[in-house]
Amino acid sequence: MKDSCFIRGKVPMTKAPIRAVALDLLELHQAQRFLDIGAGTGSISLQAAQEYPDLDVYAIEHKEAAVDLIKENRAHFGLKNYQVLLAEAPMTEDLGHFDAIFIGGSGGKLLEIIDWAYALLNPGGRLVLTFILMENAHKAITYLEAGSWQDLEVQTLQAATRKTMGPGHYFKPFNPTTIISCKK
Ligand SMILES: C[S@@+](CC[C@H](N)C(=O)[O-])C[C@H]1O[C@@H](n2cnc3c(N)ncnc32)[C@H](O)[C@@H]1O
Repeated sequence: MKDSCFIRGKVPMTKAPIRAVALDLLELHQAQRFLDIGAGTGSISLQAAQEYPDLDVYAIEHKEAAVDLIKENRAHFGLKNYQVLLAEAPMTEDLGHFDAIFIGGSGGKLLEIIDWAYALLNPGGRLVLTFILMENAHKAITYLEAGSWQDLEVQTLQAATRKTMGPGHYFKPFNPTTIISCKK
């Protein structure tokens, strides 16, 4: 899905090429319930809800303005399989179990949220995380490697999009993003 399909606010959004890889790694074709933690604009989970109408999608975001934007987009796309919670992760409420979880933001609670994701995932469930900051990516990799996670894979994606400059064109790069995936 193009970034321009979404109603955009001031919240930073995971760009289309990164979303495509992250959604692929989540293996949602075999999932029934998906959770997007630190959902931001909701672009990852909104796209998932559109592409998989039978998937039950949940998004958690602690900023009210971002949740409002997600709700606007949910209405814009007419999604019936999408719930958004204004909450701080990790949460104490029982959300049930999930087959796939994406962590797009953790606000200093990365390790607690990874532990929470492990508790929430069904056996074999997929976890995908994306990072701009190398330090946070390294912290996650070290922690996941030391844990009981399987099939850990790490990749860096650098995409660029063509823009015009005067009579010519150039490629404007997105931030290089580290994408981590593993399964319970
Ligand atoms: C980089 S943005 C996520 C971008 C998102 N994937 C998208 O495509 O729009 C990170 C988001 O995580 C949220 N966040 C950070 N820590 C959080 C926490 N502990 N609980 C809930 N939301 C959190 C931030 O408010 C921010 O909106």
